[in-house]
Amino acid sequence: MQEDKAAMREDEASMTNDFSKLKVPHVLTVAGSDSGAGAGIQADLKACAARGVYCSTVITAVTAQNTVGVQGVNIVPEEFVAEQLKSVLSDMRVDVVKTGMLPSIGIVKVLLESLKEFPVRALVVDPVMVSTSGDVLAGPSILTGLREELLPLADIVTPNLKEAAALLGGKQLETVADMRSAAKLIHNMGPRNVLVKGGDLPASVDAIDIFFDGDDFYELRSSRIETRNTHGTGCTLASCIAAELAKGSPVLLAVKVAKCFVETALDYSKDIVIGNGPQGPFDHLLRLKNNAHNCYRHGVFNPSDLFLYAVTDSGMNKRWGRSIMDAVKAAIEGGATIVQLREKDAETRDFLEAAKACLAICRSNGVPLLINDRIDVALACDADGMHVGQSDMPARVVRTLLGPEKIIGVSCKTPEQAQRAWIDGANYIGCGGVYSTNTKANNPTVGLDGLKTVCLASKLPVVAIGGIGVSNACSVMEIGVPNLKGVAVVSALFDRECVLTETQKLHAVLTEATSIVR
Ligand SMILES: Cc1ncc(COP(=O)(O)OP(=O)(O)O)c(N)n1
Ligand SMILES: Cc1nc(C(=O)O)sc1CCOP(=O)(O)O
Ligand SMILES: [Mg+2]
Repeated sequence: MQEDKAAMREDEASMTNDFSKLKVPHVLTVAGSDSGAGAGIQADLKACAARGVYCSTVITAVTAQNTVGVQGVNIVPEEFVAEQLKSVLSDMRVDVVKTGMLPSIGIVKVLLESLKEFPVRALVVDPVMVSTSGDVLAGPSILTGLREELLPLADIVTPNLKEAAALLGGKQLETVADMRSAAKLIHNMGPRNVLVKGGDLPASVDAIDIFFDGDDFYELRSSRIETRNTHGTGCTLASCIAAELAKGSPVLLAVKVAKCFVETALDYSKDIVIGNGPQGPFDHLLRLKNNAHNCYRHGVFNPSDLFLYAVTDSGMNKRWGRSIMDAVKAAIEGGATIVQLREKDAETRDFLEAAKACLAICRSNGVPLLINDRIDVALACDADGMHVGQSDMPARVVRTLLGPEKIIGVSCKTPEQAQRAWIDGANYIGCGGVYSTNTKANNPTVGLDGLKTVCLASKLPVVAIGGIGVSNACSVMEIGVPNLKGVAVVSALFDRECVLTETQKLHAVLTEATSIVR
């Protein structure tokens, strides 16, 4: 035991003294600034942040740019590029340098000098020449410097079709076979690996890139995402590759991870609208989409949403031959004011797909959607919140993971549990079983008295649950405690032939009951 403690102390001591153990992977991007923040330095910063890597920046040019095109370029004097390089490289232990827009041969030279003075573990060269809008960002004058001096130092170079053609003297690339030959010819210029990006290849269903390591060719495919929001994909891909290399990944794996990241981000943000031009930016942090389409306002939980709380059950919907989406649509049309997906038997992937589809339905109707039990699904689809019970993940942990704006509900049968839910940062509690139910096995009932006791002790709004339907909802609401805001029901809506009719009936009963109570 004593020996164990000594070993632990020794470990702790060495951890505090050995700074390499605390080192953060670090990419330095040497590129141009894009005022629209879709590409360039701004894309690089976001990509590295998304991949969990520190990113420092040396700015080679400031561009006035938006989703329409490039309105102006102001090249940073090469002496000042040199000064930025020295500031970062002399101090900050950079792992990987990634280059983007290098607008003059002078700047290429300055970079070469700096890399000689401060060698780094890897160099990723994105040979940016023309923007997605077709504007020239680096003219032919830098081609010789790139070809003869920078590429031989590169661990990987990532030209698109036009850039590969420019590097090779202008020969157009039109087929995958052309891409392979181009990769080989560019490899002859000295970089250790070449990735020719075929995003612009005509008549191809997938986005095909060719990776060549000097020995083998790899055809890397990802789905082509139909979206206008592709501005900055090249910068992002190169930065992600740099980020993965900085973490210690082998080159081919880094490329695969980066491609997958870009594909996911494009898919995630395919419908967002930023700017009026033909080429929009995308969302590196995968957070904008749902907010952009969100009729339900984040961060404003309204207790009256608990009025008619529809809780789904995959078994019941299956039995009645309907999808979860159809069930949710009908419940909302009938007057449900909040929806919880409680899919105990669903496969994770099916659950996530259904959750995304239901979220779109709920969002377009301004109805919050919560997920029962599964924080992974709630996070992955960016649901409006979660409902957890006493044996699920504690509400305080859920709060930490979901953040301050999401809705969290906790099942409580006692005043102590209600008090705890409040301390843990929940927004509401579900109290039950008020009556016995076939939906949840071995569920002790609390009755109307138990419900009233919990409501009186709770600082949070309450929704009653368990065996509630059209015949007894009125009695539940009639207990007359102001923080009892509604009823949560499963079988009364979903173990019935017509969800729409049953929801309408329950809505009418609740409206009647609450008008009497008021
Ligand atoms: C609104 C509402 N109240 C209570 C529950 C029950 O949650 P829990 O106790 O975690 O049991 P399961 O639903 O997970 O079986 C609920 N789902 N919703
Ligand atoms: C999911 C659930 N939780 C309960 C609790 O007491 O916390 S009772 C219950 C089942 C509710 O289904 P039905 O409306 O079909 O009775
Ligand atoms: Mg649960």
